[in-house]
Amino acid sequence: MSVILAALTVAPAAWFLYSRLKALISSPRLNLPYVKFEGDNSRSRYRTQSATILAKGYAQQSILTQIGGPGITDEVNMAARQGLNRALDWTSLQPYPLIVKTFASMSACAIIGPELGGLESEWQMLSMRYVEAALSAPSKVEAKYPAWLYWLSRYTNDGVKAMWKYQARAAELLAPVLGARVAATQELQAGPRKRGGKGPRKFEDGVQWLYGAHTARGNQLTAEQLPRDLFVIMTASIHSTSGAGLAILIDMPEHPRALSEIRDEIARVKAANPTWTRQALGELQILDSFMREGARFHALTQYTAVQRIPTSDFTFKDGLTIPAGTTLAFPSFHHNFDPAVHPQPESFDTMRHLRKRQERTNTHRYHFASVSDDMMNWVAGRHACPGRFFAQETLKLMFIHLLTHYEFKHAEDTKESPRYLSNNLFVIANPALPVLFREKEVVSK
Ligand code: HEM
Repeated sequence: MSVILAALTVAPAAWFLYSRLKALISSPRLNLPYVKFEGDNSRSRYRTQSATILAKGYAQQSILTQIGGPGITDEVNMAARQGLNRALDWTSLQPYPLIVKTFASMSACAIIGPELGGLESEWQMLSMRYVEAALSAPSKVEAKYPAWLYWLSRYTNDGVKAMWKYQARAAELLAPVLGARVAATQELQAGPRKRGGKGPRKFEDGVQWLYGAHTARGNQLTAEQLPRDLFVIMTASIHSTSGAGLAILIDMPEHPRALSEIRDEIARVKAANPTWTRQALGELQILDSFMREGARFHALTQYTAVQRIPTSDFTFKDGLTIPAGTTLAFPSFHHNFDPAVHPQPESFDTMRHLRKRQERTNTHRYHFASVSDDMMNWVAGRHACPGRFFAQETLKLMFIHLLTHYEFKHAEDTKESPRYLSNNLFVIANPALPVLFREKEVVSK
C-alpha cells in the first residue's frame, strides 16, 4: 500500500520535473553573447557601472550598430553623398523625395550590404514600391472586404497583389545574398575556433543578423522569408526616419546660431577622426541635442507615442477597468510640453538636451535616440523602437554631408507656409514646403 502511495506521490512530481526539463532543453533559446566588464568583473561593478556594460552589450548585439563597423561606413557614407549630391545655386527643392531615396539607399547598404544597394538599384525600387503598397493597401482591403474574406485580396486587390509580386522578385534577388551568408557561417564554424568558439564574421549586416536570429530559434531562414522580414523593417523605417530628416532640415534655417555651432562641431570632430565611425558620430553632441529638441517639439509620434489594445479586460490597482478591445493612445505632446519635465517648454532650446547630459552626468541618456523618462517618442520597454540608433546615425551622416557641402534657407515667400502638419495620428514635416539650396563650392567660385 505504502509503495502505491509513494508511487502516486512521486510519479506526478517526476512527470512535472521531466516536462519542465524537456521544455527547458527543447525550447529555442536566443544565442546572445555574454557581455562582461574588461578586467575586474566583480559584483560591485555591476551595482554602479551597469550603464556602460549595457551600452557595450548593445554595440555587440544589434544589427543597427553596423554603421561604423568595418567596411560599412564608407558605403553608407557614400550612399548619403550620392543621394544628396546636386550642383545647385540657390535652387528651390522639395527635399522629401531626395531624403527618402537617400535613406533607403543607406539602409540597403547597412542591412543587406553593398551588393544590392545603389540609388537606382532594383532592390531600391522594389523596397520603396513595397512600402508604398503596404501603407495604402490595408485601408482599401478593410473598406472593401469583411474580415473573413481578407484572404481573397491577395488575388483581387491590386495593392496586395503588387506586394506579393515584389516579395517574390525580392526573394530571387536575395537568394544569392543569403547563400553567401550561409556559406560564410558554415566556413566559420568549420574553421579553427577562436574567442570561445567564435571567430570574426565575414558579413556584418542585417541579413547576417536575421540569419543568426532565425538559426538561434531553431528555424531555417529561407529566401522567401527574408524579404518579408526586410520589408517589415523598411516599412517601419523609411518614412519615419525620412520624416525626421525633413523636420531637422526645416528647423535648421530657423536657428542660424545653432547651425553655425553645428557646422563648427562637424569640422572639429572630422579633423580628429578620419572616418565617421559610430563613436565619432557620438561626438556630434550639439547636432544631437538639436535633433532631440526638434523631436520634443514636433515628433512624428507627438499625439500617439504608444497605441495599445488590451486583449482581455485590464483593471488597475485603483479599480479603473479598461475593457478588452479598447484602443488606447498615450500622447507625447503633454509630456513634451510639461514645464515640470522641460522648463520653459515653449522655447526651442537647441542646447537643452546637451545641458542635461552634462548636468546629470549620465551620458547615455538624453541622446536623440535615448529612451528616457523625459520623452516617450520611441516608446519604452520591450517594444521601444529598435531602429532608433540606426535612425540617429543615418540622419547624422546625411546632415554631415548637407552641412559640409550646402547652405540652405527658407524662401521669403514661404515664411507663412506651415512647417508642420497634423496628419491623422501623426505630426509630419510639410513635404510640400520648398527649401532653397546652394552648393558651397558655388559660393567660393
Ligand atoms: C525617426 C525615426 C523613427 C521613429 C520616430 C520611430 C518610432 C517608433 C515607435 C514610436 C515605435 C513603437 C511603436 C509601439 O510600440 O507603439 C517603433 C517601433 C518599431 N520601429 Fe521605429 N522609428 C523610427 C525609425 C526606425 C528604423 C530606422 C527602424 C529599422 C531600421 C525601425 C524599426 C522599428 C520596428 C521593427 C518597430 C517595432 C518594434 C516592436 O514592436 O517590438 N524604426 N518605432
